[in-house]
Order: sequence, then C-alpha cells, then structure tokens
Amino acid sequence: MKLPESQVAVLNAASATDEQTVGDLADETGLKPETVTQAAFELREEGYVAVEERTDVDYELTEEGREYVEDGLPEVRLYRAAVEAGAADSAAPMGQVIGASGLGGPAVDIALANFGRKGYGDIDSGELSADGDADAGEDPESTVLAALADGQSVDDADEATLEQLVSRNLVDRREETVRSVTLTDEGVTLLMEGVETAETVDRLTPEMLASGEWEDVEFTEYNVEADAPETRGGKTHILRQTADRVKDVLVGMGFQEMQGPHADADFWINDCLFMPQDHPARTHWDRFALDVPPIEDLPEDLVERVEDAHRKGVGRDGDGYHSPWSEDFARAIALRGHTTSLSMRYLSGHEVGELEPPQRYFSVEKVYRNDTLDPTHLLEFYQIEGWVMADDLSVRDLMGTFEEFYAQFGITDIQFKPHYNPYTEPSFELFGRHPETGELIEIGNSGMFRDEVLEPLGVDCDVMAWGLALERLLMLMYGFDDIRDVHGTMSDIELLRETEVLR
Ligand SMILES: N[C@@H](Cc1ccccc1)C(=O)O
Repeated sequence: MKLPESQVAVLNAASATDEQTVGDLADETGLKPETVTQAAFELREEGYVAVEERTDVDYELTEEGREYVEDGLPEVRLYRAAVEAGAADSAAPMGQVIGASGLGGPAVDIALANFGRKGYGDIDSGELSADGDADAGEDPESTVLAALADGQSVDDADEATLEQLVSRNLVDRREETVRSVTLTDEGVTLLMEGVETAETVDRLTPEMLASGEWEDVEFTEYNVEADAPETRGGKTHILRQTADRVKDVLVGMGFQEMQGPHADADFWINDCLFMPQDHPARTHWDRFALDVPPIEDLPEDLVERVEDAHRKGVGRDGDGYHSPWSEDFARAIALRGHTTSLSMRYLSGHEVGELEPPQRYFSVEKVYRNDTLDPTHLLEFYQIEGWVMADDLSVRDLMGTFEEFYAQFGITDIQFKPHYNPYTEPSFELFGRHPETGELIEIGNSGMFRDEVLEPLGVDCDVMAWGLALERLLMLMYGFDDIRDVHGTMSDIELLRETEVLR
C-alpha cells in the first residue's frame, strides 16, 4: 500500500493503545500540527485511525489580575483598612478609610462595588462599616488568582468564582480543541502488511510543466474539510457593509445621495421643519449644542419665510405658533439629531439649485441624540434619510416605497402606526418584527411634508419623506438584540468577526 509521506509518518507514530494528541504527533514526526491534522483526517477517512476531540479550558491571569496578585484585590485592601480604622465596631467616614487603604483612581469604585457584593460590610451616607466576621483572608477570588500566578491547576476551583474573575476581566478563559489519534484495527493490519511512501506532489511548479513531469506524478489529495489555523484579516464592519448595501438598493431605486454637515445650524435641523423654538427636542436635554460661532451663510429670504411660517403660519387659514422666534437661536450650531437637515438643505435649493419634480434623494449618515443608553439606543446612530418629490403623492406611495425597500433585505411584514411630527401630516411610524424575540420594534418615522415646511422652501408639489434607523434594520436582518454589541465601545468583537454577511 502506498500513502503520502505525512500519512505514513502519522501511521508509524500513532499507537493502537495510547491516545496521542496532534501536538505529540507533530513533535514525534517533525511535521507541522496542521499537516498532522490533515493527515489524521485523511487516514480517518480510510478507517486507519480514530480521531477524538475534546475541548480544553485554560485560564490565564490578565495584566490587571497579575497586579492584584501583587497588591491584593481592591475590596480586600479596603476591608483591611476598614477593620484597621475600627469600622468593625463603629462606622468610619468612607473618605478616611479609602485614604488609609491607599486605593486611588478607578480602583476605588471597584473596591466599593465588590466590598458590598462580598458582604464585607455596608456603606451608608458616606460611612463605611465592616463585618468583623467576614474572612478576607479566605477570599475565594484571591485564592484562585494566587493559584494561577503559581502555575497551579484551577480545575477544582468553584465555577462561579472563575466566572466572576472572567467577568471582572482579571482572568482570561481560553478554549482549545485538542484532537487525539489512535490506530484502528485496520490501521494495525495495514502497518503489518507494510506501507510505502508514495511520491506525492502538493503543488504544480513551472518546472514540472516545462519538463512534462506533471504527467507522471501523483498529486496529494486536498481535504477541504480539515481544520486549518484561523487567519483573521481586516474586514469591513457589518454596519458599514449594511450601509453600503442600503446605498446600492436606493441608488437602484433611482435615488441620489445627499451630503452635508454633521454639525449644523438649528435653522436647517429644526426651524425649516416647522419645529417651534420652544419644542422640548430643542433644549439642551435632547440635543448636543456646540460652543462654536453661529452659522453665517443662511439664505436671507429663506430665513424670512421660515420666520413668517413660525409666526403666522402658511396659507389662508394658517396659524403660526405665537411663540418666540429668534434668528440667533436658529443660527446656533448643534450636532444634528436627524439627517432631515440635509433634506431641508436640498429641498430649499441651497445645495444643488432649484429642483423640478420628480426627484428622489437619500443619505445614510450619522445622527446624534442625548438618549439614555439601552439595548436599542445609542448616543449616535445611522439614519437612512430619504424623500421623493413629485406632483401627486399619496400615503400609498409612501407605504409602497417602504415595502419595496425592506423586501430587498428579506423583511416583508412592515407595520405602520399613525404618528405625529410637527413637520409631516400625515405621519407614520414603521415597525418590524424582531426575528428572535418576535417583538415589534420601531424602525423608522415618515410622512408627507406639511405646507408650513414646503412653502417657505419654495416647493410647490408633494414631498414624502422618512428617517429609518440603520441599526434597527441590522437587528431585523441579523437578529441582534443589543445594539451595543455591534457598535460603540462595548461591541462584541467575536460576534462581529463571526457574523456572516447576508447578501
Ligand atoms: N426626522 C425624523 C424622520 C422623518 C424624516 C422625514 C419625514 C418624517 C420623519 C426622525 O428623526 O425621526
């Protein structure tokens, strides 16, 4: 029997009675572990060896973990300082105990949080009391850290303690697949009958082609299923990939892209949209105002018409807000809370000149809001802005456009809910169903611009418009349930690496 060289080497090195890991076999044969793995898989295919897999878990101290091995866990240091300060008998001022513990910077918060969690004592209105019966000398987390520093096995350590150390980022947990190989009966028989090395060639060279040798050689078979070491190149972030795809889809639907400033005048962000200047969204609670000089180049006549619309309304029966309107307020700069500022810039003719219907424009750009962070809200997100200008548009056109758009991403059950925006009438919120949780999540907001918006802009046909959240589209497409895993400082790198891109 003739077999390729690496298979022969593995067969000879393997044993019928003792399991050998790929690492052992690599040492013994002098082959690379991935070559051994490949040969073992090929031999298994023919029934000559058995390959067992198991997952080994390995724990290792992080840099922070190593520091605490030296200095002690912050909560243990705090506890010791507290006992020293007599806090086991009567509560001591927190500042004094912290000072005595020598803790500083972020270690103070870490100490306080874990002090409470471990029941070392209580903190109440700036006073700290210690539980005299707590035994900080027997702290299980310290024990595991010390064992790891000592190179001892932590196989018997309490699972919850290890989890806690991993979540505190003091210990890294690594999983490794270990494969071991044993000869089967067929393998033993084969060895007894004798195997020879076949001259196999694993790549074609120009020389072989020139000499004609390629006609006689035997080529190694490739096992495309063998595990190979993972290589991780750079890749486009999934959010960016989806943004690019959204752009392609919209361009395919006949839209042109808008561009414009992230930091813009309130005039474009709000006033043009008939948002009263005393609207809650315009306070510092909701928007990020910037301490920079106001905008200079606003079209004077447009400013006048917008002010008029706010004061007196538009049309025969129009009524304004009867609330204060100040040009200085309109000129102040903030980070845009929506990209409808771009729609205003384009519809007014300020960017690409007067536009004649029909027109379609879009942008996929960042917006900024002072929201509370939670699984569906970030301080910044991407908005898919768009509008269509034409002579006769109806709500059916608006809904049809969304259905066409979302269908391209495999989302076919969009729901609409009547809504209110100061700048559109009628207005609709859009909802989609989360593929994992089944919950309806809001994915966008839309409507037909009111005359109070369009008339000052000088537009005398219909305009339907929307702002959709790119991150929410991603949640519907991929089933993510916490947007913070995908984007921002807490994102989950493994998830981003492993998510396959949907096309
Ligand atoms: N600006 C709206 C979206 C929208 C744009 C245009 C028209 C109607 C709604 C938002 O951010 O929610």
